Amino acid sequence: MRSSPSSTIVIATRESRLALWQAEHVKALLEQRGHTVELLGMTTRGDQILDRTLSKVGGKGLFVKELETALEDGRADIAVHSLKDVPMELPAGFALACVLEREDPRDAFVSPRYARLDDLPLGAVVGTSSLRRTVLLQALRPDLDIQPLRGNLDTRLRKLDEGQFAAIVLAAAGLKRLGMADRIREVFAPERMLPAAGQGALGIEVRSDRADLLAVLAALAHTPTWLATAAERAVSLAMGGSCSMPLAAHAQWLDGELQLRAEWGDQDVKGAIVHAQSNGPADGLPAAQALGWQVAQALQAGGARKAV
Ligand SMILES: NCc1[nH]cc(CCC(=O)O)c1CC(=O)O
Repeated sequence: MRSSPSSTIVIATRESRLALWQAEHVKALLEQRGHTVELLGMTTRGDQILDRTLSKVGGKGLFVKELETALEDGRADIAVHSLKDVPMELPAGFALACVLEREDPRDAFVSPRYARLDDLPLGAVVGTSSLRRTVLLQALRPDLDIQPLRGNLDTRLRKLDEGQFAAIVLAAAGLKRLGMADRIREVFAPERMLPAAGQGALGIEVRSDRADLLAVLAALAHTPTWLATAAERAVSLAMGGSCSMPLAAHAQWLDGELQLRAEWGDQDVKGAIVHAQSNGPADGLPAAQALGWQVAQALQAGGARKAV
C-alpha cells in the first residue's frame, strides 16, 4: 500500500475522453508541484450500461464505485471526478479532498441545423437523458419531443450527426475541455436553464485516512468554486440527494456574496417548476452548506417534494 507522499501518485480515472482529459489536467497540476503521477484507467458500470437512463439503473454512484474500490485496495491514490457525478454523501472512509476551479457551468445547445433553441420547428426531437434538462426544456418549449440520449460526449455527438435528433443539450464544460467549443450554437444563461449542482467543476476523492494526500491536494483547491458547489450540493442533499429528481442548483459570487438559485421540476405536471433563491456571505463550508439548506427549505415551502 502506498503512503509516502514522495512516492508516485496514481490517479484512478474512467476512460472516456473527457475523464482522461480531466485526469491529465490534475496530473499536470501535480507535476508542476514536483510530484510523479501515473494514470490508472478503469471502466465503470455507468460506462457500460448505455440503454437505460441513469436514474433507472442506480444513479450517479455508478460512475464512482469502481474508482473507490481501487482507492480502497491501494491500486490508486486519488480519483478525479466531474463533481456533478459525485454522490452528495460519500461512503464511509472516503473524502472529497478538494474542488478545482470551475469551467463554464452552463448548458449548451448543439445542432447541425439550428442556431438557437427558439429556431427549432414545432415538435422537433431533442436529445437528453437528464431529468433536469428535460423538465427545463419542456418549460421553455412545451412542443418539443424530448428523447433519451446516453453515452459519452463523442457518442452523443455522433448520434446527433447521424440525424437521430434535431438538437441535443450538453454541458458546455465538456465540449470546451475537449476542444469542441465550436459545436456550441447557443449557451443557456443560468436564468433560462439553471445548471446542475457541481456542473463544470472537478472534485478529487481520496481515502479519508490519507492525510498525506489531503495536504498535497489542498494546494489545488479553488475556494470560490468549492464554496459555491458546496452550497449547490447542500440543496441536492437536503432534497434527498438523488438524481432521480429534476433538480437544478447554481451559485455565483456577486459583490462578495454567494447568490444561490435552485429549481425543482414536478414530473407529474409538465412545465411546473418551483424556484427559490437566497444570498449569503458563505465565508466557509458550513455557511455555504447552510445557505443550500435554506434554499432547499424555500423550495419545499414552494411545493417541491423531497425524494423518498
Ligand atoms: N453526466 C455526465 C457528465 N458529467 C459531467 C459532464 C460534463 C462536464 C461537467 O459538468 O464538468 C457530463 C456530460 C454532460 O452533462 O453533458
